[in-house]
Amino acid sequence: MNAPHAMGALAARDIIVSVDGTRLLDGVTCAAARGRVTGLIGPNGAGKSTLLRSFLRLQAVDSGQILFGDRDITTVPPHRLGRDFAYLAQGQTIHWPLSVEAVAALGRDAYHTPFARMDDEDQAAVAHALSATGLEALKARPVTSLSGGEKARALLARVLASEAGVILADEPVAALDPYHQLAIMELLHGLAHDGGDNDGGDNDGENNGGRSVVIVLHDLGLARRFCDDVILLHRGTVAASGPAQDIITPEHLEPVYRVRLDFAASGAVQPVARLDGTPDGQPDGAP
Ligand SMILES: Nc1ncnc2c1ncn2[C@@H]1O[C@H](COP(=O)(O)OP(=O)(O)OP(=O)(O)O)[C@@H](O)[C@H]1O
Repeated sequence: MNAPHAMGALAARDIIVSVDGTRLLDGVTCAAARGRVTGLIGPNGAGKSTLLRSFLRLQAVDSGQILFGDRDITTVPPHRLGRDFAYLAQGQTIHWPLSVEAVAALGRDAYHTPFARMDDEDQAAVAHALSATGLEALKARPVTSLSGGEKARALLARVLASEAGVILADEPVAALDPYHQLAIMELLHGLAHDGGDNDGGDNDGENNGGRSVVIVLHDLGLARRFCDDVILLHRGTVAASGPAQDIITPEHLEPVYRVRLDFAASGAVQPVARLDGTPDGQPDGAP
C-alpha cells in the first residue's frame, strides 16, 4: 500500500470496517486534501461507498481513525458535521413531489432550526445552486416529474446549496449525459479549487481556500481529467494512492480492474479487453 502523499482535511488512518463478519475495509489509510479533487476509484464492491460513508460516520468503524483536520471525527459535534459535510449518496431518489427549488433548499437545513424561514443568504445559496446545475427553468417542477439526469442534478443542487467545506459525492455523474457530465465535473473541480472558505474554519485541515471534494467515479477518463489525486481501492484495501497522473496508469489500473485499457491522447480511458482470457464483449467461455 502506498503511504498517503498528503494528509489533508479528511483522512482515514488504518480503518477496518466489518459487517456481519465480512471485512469491507481492511486497514485503509488515505487522505483528501483541501483545495483538491480526490477521486475514489476501483471495481464494483471494492469498498468505495463504504469508505465514503465511514468518512461521514454513517458507517461504524471497527478500528482506526477518521480525522477531520487534526480532530478525530468522533469528537466533532453532529451540528458541525451537518454544516461542514455535504453528501451525495449513490442512486439517491426522492419519492415526494417536492419542487426542485425545495430540494435544493434542503441543503440549508443545517443552518436553521426546523421550519425556520430562509434568509437572504439561504435564498442566494439556493439560487446559485440552481443556476450552477442548470435547473433554473425547472425550479418549480416536482422532482418526481424529472428525468433521471435532471433528478441527479437536483440532488447535486442540494449539496451545492449547503456550501459545505467537504463534498463527498458517490457517482455524481453516473446518470448524466456527456454535456452534463462535463458541466458537473467542471463545477466540482471549481468548488475544490476556487470554492472559498465557507466552513467557519475552526477545526478544518489545510486552509488554502478551497473545499475538499471526494468523488466516486467509474469513468477513468473523467478521473484522469478532473481529479488531482486518486485513491484506488481493491478488495477493501488501498491498492495505490497519489497524484492522478501517477495512479491512472496501465500498471496500476489494469491488474485491479482486470481489463486492458486504452489511454487516448484526448484523455479518454477505454476498456478494450478483459484480462481473464475472455475477449471483450463475449460471454464467459465463448470460443
Ligand atoms: N451489510 C453488508 N453485509 C455484507 N456485505 C456488505 C454489506 N454492505 C456492503 N457489503 C459488501 O461490501 C463490499 C463493498 O461495498 P461498497 O458499496 O462499498 O462497494 P463499492 O466499491 O462502492 O462498489 P460499486 O462500485 O459496486 O458501487 C461489497 O462487496 C458489498 O457487497
